Amino acid sequence: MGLVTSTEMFKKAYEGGYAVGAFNVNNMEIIQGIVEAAAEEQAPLILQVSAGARKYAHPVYLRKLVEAAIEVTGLDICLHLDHGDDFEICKTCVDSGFTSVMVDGSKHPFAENIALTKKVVEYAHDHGVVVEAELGKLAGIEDDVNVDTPNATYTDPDEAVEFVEKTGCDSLAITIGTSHGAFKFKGEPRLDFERLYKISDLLPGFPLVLHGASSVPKEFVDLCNQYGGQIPGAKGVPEDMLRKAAKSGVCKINIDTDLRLAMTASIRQVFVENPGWFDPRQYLGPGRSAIKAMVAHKIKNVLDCSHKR
Ligand SMILES: O=C(CO)COP(=O)(O)O
Ligand SMILES: O=C[C@H](O)COP(=O)(O)O
Ligand SMILES: [Zn+2]
Ligand SMILES: [Zn+2]
Repeated sequence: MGLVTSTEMFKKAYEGGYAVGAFNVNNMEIIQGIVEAAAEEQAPLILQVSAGARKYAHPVYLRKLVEAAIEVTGLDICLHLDHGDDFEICKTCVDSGFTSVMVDGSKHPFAENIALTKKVVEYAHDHGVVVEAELGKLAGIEDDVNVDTPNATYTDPDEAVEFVEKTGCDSLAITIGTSHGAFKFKGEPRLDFERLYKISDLLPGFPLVLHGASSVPKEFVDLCNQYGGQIPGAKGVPEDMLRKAAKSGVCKINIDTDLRLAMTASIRQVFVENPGWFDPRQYLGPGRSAIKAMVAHKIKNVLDCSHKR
């Protein structure tokens, strides 16, 4: 048990046609909810820390909490930097014990993305740390994305091959129609599976990553709205599309929004139903349980990685 890289996890996932969940963590209750589910399901696990999470909780708290989670559950956990913007943030995370970093150079021109990623790969590999890179721009969230012409921002299969060869990255986040947050599609959900198949055919055995892969389940959106929330029109990636992607080289599926929805829905409900309560444990406890149930559902029904650790 301990902090591990994702290398073995991805190898087994690729061969088994399933995916490993990468869940964003921001505080103790979120970490506890996720690891309790992963321990019960004996699932492989990636916990990821964004720049926003580092700012909110301080990276040392988050790393120590993940170490505590390993000690308590006996799990192997990959501790991953989510969307590292530049070399410095990646280096800081490598130096402080992360086992995986993402260098997100997707906002840069192709050659600059290659140069930045290669530099991070060289440093990380020297320190036994693996690197996820990104090619293509996720609609709606990344800089300079024109959502009206999505194809211009989707990952080009031939460029993906050149990028992987030139950078030596260990996994690649691709763009096929997913996006971050709770409002992913205006009309019917659609992913460019032909593009995914082309990329995975050209990169056999190579782990691909899907960002923006929350499903935004209607029941949790409705629950939020029922208890005073206002998130009309929220829509995510249907679960069957994620299961299909996991069979075609997608080994890591990123989930943050669905944890936020589950935790917020349960806390809203507690507040409305118990106006006299003011002990944070009375609402953070149910929030943690909601995270646990959501992660268990993902492991069993979406990622298909139960008992795969
Ligand atoms: O990709 C993500 C984190 O990097 C999270 O995506 P969601 O917003 O769909 O949960
Ligand atoms: O990449 C997006 C993740 O959901 C992290 O979000 P955040 O930057 O608000 O922590
Ligand atoms: Zn990106
Ligand atoms: Zn992301």
